[in-house]
Amino acid sequence: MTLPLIAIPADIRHLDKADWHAVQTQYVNAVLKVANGMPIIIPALETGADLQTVLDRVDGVLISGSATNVHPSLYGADWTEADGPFDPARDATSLELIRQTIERGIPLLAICRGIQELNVALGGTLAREIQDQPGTWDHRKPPVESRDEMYSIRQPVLIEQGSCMERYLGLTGEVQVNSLHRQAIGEKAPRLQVEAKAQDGTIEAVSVIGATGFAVGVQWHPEYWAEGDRPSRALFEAFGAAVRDYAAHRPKA
Ligand SMILES: N[C@@H](CCC(=O)NCCCC(=O)O)C(=O)O
Repeated sequence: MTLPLIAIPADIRHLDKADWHAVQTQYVNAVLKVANGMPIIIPALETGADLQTVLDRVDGVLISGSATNVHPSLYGADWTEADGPFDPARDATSLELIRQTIERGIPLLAICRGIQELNVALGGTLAREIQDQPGTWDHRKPPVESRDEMYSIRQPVLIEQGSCMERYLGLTGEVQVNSLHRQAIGEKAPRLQVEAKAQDGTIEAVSVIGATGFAVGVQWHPEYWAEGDRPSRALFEAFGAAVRDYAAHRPKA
């Protein structure tokens, strides 16, 4: 039995004096071990990406989190270097990939930077340095060395009643999640439906209105504990089920 293919666009990372197209291991493992798909890393290209070629072949798309921020010019905002770090190659690849993935009805799961890209790709804006806004919690990653502590599950999020997230997570009401972000959805894109919020009003999960398949974004990081934490696992399992369904019924190329 062959595994369905799940595309993950890369970040550009500078390591050992060279630029690398990189994806964190947790995303690869969550796709492979919980969604039961074969991850395919898509290079981050500022120009020349043939996304049709990719989307003709894959059965799902996962947009990962990243320490970099979507460039504010992409949502019409003024900016300074303090709004960075930026990754223009990742922006160019994933924003267009998101639009084409939704258009084709290919299952899409967008995580952290991913939900922010999903909002911008569909015409929304981002709020920056949200911890400085009165009444907003500090959602940033804790200043600790250990990755497990950084990604610890420590913040409540309220799932909207009757939302598809309720179905995917298999629970109602409150879910505890991790949190590692300075930005969040500002003006919501008209095509996005709020699926979950934090008590400070931060949008924590969305779905795409009118999408023909699974198309959701979450501001937290289900990939990190996908094998052990029940709601994290449930979300990746629901994504995997949607991917297998797409693979079984995919339009002939
Ligand atoms: N940069 C954006 C998106 C946040 C995000 O995706 N965080 C992942 C953190 C990865 C890491 O640093 O290990 C924001 O800050 O809102």
